Amino acid sequence: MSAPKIAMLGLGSMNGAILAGLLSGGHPVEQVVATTRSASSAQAKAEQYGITVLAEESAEDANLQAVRGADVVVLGVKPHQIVDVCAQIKDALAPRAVVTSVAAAVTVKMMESALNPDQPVIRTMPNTPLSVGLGVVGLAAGTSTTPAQVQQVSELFAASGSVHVLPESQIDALTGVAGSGPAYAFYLAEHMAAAGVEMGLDPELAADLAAQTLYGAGRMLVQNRGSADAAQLRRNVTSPNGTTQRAIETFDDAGMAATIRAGAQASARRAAEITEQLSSRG
Ligand SMILES: NC(=O)C1=CN([C@@H]2O[C@H](COP(=O)(O)OP(=O)(O)OC[C@H]3O[C@@H](n4cnc5c(N)ncnc54)[C@H](O)[C@@H]3O)[C@@H](O)[C@H]2O)C=CC1
Ligand SMILES: O=C(O)[C@@H]1CCC=N1
Repeated sequence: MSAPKIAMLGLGSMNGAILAGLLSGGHPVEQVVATTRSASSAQAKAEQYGITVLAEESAEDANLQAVRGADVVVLGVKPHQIVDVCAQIKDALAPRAVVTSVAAAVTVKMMESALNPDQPVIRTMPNTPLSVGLGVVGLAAGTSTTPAQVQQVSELFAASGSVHVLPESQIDALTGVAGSGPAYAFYLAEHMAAAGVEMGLDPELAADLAAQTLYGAGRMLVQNRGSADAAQLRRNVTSPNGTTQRAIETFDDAGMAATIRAGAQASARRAAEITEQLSSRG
């Protein structure tokens, strides 16, 4: 069977990461068309990815042109724009086209209400490590979406990460852990490197040490799933009364464990808050 035709509306951080993963997984460039707001960005992205990119700035109907004949439409614009884009494209969509949103907080119901009846919809929450084949995607199906369509979209993502089909009620929690999660790891890297610089290391070296340490630790976490969990791997590094114990005690004394949980939960709560705000906008 030939690769599905994909239209990516909005090609910023998230859809760019998804596209990089798709193309590395062998999706043919002729089977992808994308849109951006500005003409300069469309040109830069077309050169970067080798796909057709249309700009709204150059052609008002760029999104309509992109979705005509598409099997899967991936909406990668900001949450407050999703419903307007759905309303804009609804009559240009093939009835089979699966409208897949990557936006935080925008519900299946909001999208279905803005599209024609029975248009298949999927709400996802991906993360940017999809760009390097190590992403996570949570996926919740709409009311008219068939299992075959869920499978089709899952397969597109599966080439670049792990896919989890979930009830929509769990998507915000997945956002708090995995959608926003790469930023927590990058934050840790920033401050590990800064500590190294404060202790006299060259900034480039400190950044390399932090990056490679997190990369190695991440691979260990994944490769040891089923035999050793994160807590066990941490204990394996922590010699009694040694250096790591002193660091972990410092984190514990500062309430870092509770702070990390509170941060992830705040991300999920913010998603619910944006849903409320978008709903009251009507
Ligand atoms: N950045 C991330 O790590 C994640 C982002 N998301 C979701 O992805 C969505 C996009 O976020 P980012 O990629 O971070 O934003 P971004 O600002 O990097 O990208 C947005 C893109 O949309 C384009 N755009 C704006 N209006 C448009 C229109 N009317 N038609 C076509 N293109 C248009 C812009 O030119 C830009 O390419 C958001 O809804 C966000 O919730 C979800 C998970 C993770
Ligand atoms: O910060 C945000 O709202 C988006 C959704 C998850 C990651 N980035």
